[in-house]
Amino acid sequence: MADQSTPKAPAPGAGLAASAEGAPGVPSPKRAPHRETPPEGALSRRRLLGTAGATGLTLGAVGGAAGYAAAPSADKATPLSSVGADQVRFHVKHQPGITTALQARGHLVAFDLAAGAGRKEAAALLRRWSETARRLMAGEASAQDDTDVARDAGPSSLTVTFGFGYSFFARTGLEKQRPDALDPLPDFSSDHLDKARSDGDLWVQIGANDALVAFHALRAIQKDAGSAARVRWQMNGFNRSPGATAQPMTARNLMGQIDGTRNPKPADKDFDQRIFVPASGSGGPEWMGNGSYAVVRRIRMLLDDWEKLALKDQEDVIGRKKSTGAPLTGGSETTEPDLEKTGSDGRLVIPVNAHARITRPDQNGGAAMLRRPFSFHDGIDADGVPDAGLLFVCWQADPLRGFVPVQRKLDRGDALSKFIRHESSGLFAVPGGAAEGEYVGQRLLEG
Ligand SMILES: C=CC1=C(C)c2cc3[nH]c(cc4nc(cc5[nH]c(cc1n2)c(C)c5CCC(=O)O)C(CCC(=O)O)=C4C)c(C)c3C=C
Ligand SMILES: [Fe+2]
Repeated sequence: MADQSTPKAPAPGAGLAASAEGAPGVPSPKRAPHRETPPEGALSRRRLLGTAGATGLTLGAVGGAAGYAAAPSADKATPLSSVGADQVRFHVKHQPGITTALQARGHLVAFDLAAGAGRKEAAALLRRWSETARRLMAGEASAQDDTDVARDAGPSSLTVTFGFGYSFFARTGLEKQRPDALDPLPDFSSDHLDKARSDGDLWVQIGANDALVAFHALRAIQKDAGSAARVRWQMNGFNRSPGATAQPMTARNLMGQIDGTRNPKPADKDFDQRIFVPASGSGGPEWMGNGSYAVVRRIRMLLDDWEKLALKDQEDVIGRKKSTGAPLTGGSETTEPDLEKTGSDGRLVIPVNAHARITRPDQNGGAAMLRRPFSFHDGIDADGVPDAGLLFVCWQADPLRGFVPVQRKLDRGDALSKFIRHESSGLFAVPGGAAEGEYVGQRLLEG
């Protein structure tokens, strides 16, 4: 899974006891199953030190100084904490930012190609963007006109992930390469979608454990777009900072719930099949091999209403304890819920419309997705209501076998729906990771 926890940050120079465990998002021994598989592409602090030794770079130089003038000298360098030093690889089988542990900061940004820009300009843009992503994820400066915003910081688990929207293919004359899985999502009765903040030709997801590193990447990506594309919409999100809790935990959302417990995990035998398009033979276009589909929804939380609910009622809405995330039928966060259990009043302990009951794969023909959200807070409305909620991002091999059936079910009777509002929506085809020397989407744009 995209690990939903954030690791405790070791103090600078605190040794490498955390080592591999210190890789972003590898959680505590309490979550042993999550621990077995480090997030794809994560380079641990130990590996960074190994690399540093082999190349003569200091950890600081690996972390943040390459390309910058004021690199600390090798013997005087103060090691970065693991938060700054942690690096995610760009050239991996699946693009970074899918199974990467949740990061503390996120930016989602959609672009439309400019009038007159077509396939050639799009290819050049993806080449520029990939090079920028590679450099910044390695803690280097942008190739041109770096803004210095990330100076002093390490890569901070930066990831940059690129996707294509439905409209991209007609704009570039590539309709024949458009996957059926990108067909527009159906309307849902509870949707309140703002078209201006939905869809887009291109989509970029940026995540990092440092706000300046994330902003730096956002700005570089925007500047790279140049005259080829302009921003259609942009959203900012956050999660808990690494080290904020005594031990790594599954994230909480702005309703206060532990959210992410039942995500599929990479160790599950069907994980790849559920989340990623096979390398070949999927029946879809070959260029999507090793890719995935991202559904993005800005979901506002009606927090004033939610916070008026008694704790017991809040727990009935989800079907889990707010404090621990355990099912209402008992045990701990990871205990399997007893869906048949009734109380002394004869009623189901986990209500029939509880969110955690009706979203289960076994209630939805096996539909599963990897949820990897950011919270958002865009200020307080004129009427004093917080504009806050969840930038819901979920990943699947096929949205018609992931998001769609589950959202249909939620639309028909989810206890949570009274307290949320879907305000914008996007569906993006996210190709596999770029091999060394290649850029993301090259097989589509040059195939
Ligand atoms: C269509 C998909 C989903 C939307 C939209 C959605 C919104 C949403 N969810 C929460 C809070 C929780 N969700 C939880 C579980 C859960 N939710 C979905 C899908 C959607 N959620 C799934 C597939 C699951 C897991 C089901 C399973 O495999 O058993 C939980 C429980 C803890 C957990 O497993 O993560 C919470 C809490 C909010 C607040 C929200 C919109 C704002
Ligand atoms: Fe949910």
